[in-house]
Amino acid sequence: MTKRIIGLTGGIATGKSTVANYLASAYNLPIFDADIYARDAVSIGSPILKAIAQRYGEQILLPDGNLNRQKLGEIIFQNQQERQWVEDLIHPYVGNCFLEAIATSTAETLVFVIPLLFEAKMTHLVTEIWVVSCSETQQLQRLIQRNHLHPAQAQARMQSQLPLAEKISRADVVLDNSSTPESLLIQVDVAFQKNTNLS
Ligand SMILES: CC(C)(COP(=O)(O)OP(=O)(O)OC[C@H]1O[C@@H](n2cnc3c(N)ncnc32)[C@H](O)[C@@H]1O)[C@@H](O)C(=O)NCCC(=O)NCCS
Ligand SMILES: Nc1ncnc2c1ncn2[C@@H]1O[C@H](COP(=O)(O)OP(=O)(O)OP(=O)(O)O)[C@@H](O)[C@H]1O
Repeated sequence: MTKRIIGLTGGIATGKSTVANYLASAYNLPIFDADIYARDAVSIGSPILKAIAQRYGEQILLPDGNLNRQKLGEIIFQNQQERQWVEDLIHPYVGNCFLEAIATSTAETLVFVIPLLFEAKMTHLVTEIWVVSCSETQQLQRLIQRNHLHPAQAQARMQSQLPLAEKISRADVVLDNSSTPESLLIQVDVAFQKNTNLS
């Protein structure tokens, strides 16, 4: 039987982790997360981290040798060319991690959390696309609050991504997270049980 692979996406801070955590706890589904793979890609000693340090200088590293994520964020969320350069290094690594998950996982249903599912052209990896949405104002507020960002920094991150409306138009399932977390999770139950397997 072909696997059901739920591709969970949406804008930054719209609620993907809230949905993923619920799918893991309520339905015991394995979660595979692009942000975690992207962190792994730049671990100490990795060729990708070396390339980044070569391009931006050793000051892009923390004293312990780890990537200074805040500094790299300041560069790439302000500069589309640099963002593209970093993505071209990291996205193929992330894509391979998902392929490996597909090849090795024995679960019938997998959840892939991929914030840049459309932007990074990874839709072929999943069998259905769920987009978590909320209003732009809520998104901005939640992002500022959670990441302790200045409004301009939060806005720069949001603008680095495809507009949420476009993601919604390409979704199989839209989960509206503009109300309470409880109302979001009720929609998750419906979507999960509907099994909109498209493959
Ligand atoms: C710039 C970095 C170091 C900032 O790290 P930081 O710890 O502050 O953020 P984190 O990695 O947890 O990402 C948080 C969110 O930012 C957004 N985001 C991350 N990278 C990008 C990007 N290239 N374009 C648009 N949004 C992005 C995503 O919504 C993500 O969920 C990091 O985001 C990064 O390495 N980005 C490039 C790799 C990438 O594209 N990752 C996305 C997953 S494929
Ligand atoms: N319905 C809601 N009402 C109020 N706050 C919420 C709601 N849903 C999520 N949040 C809060 O908004 C923030 C973002 O939620 P979450 O971490 O689930 O989003 P995300 O899409 O996974 O974010 P990222 O793209 O950064 O990984 C969190 O601080 C979370 O507690």
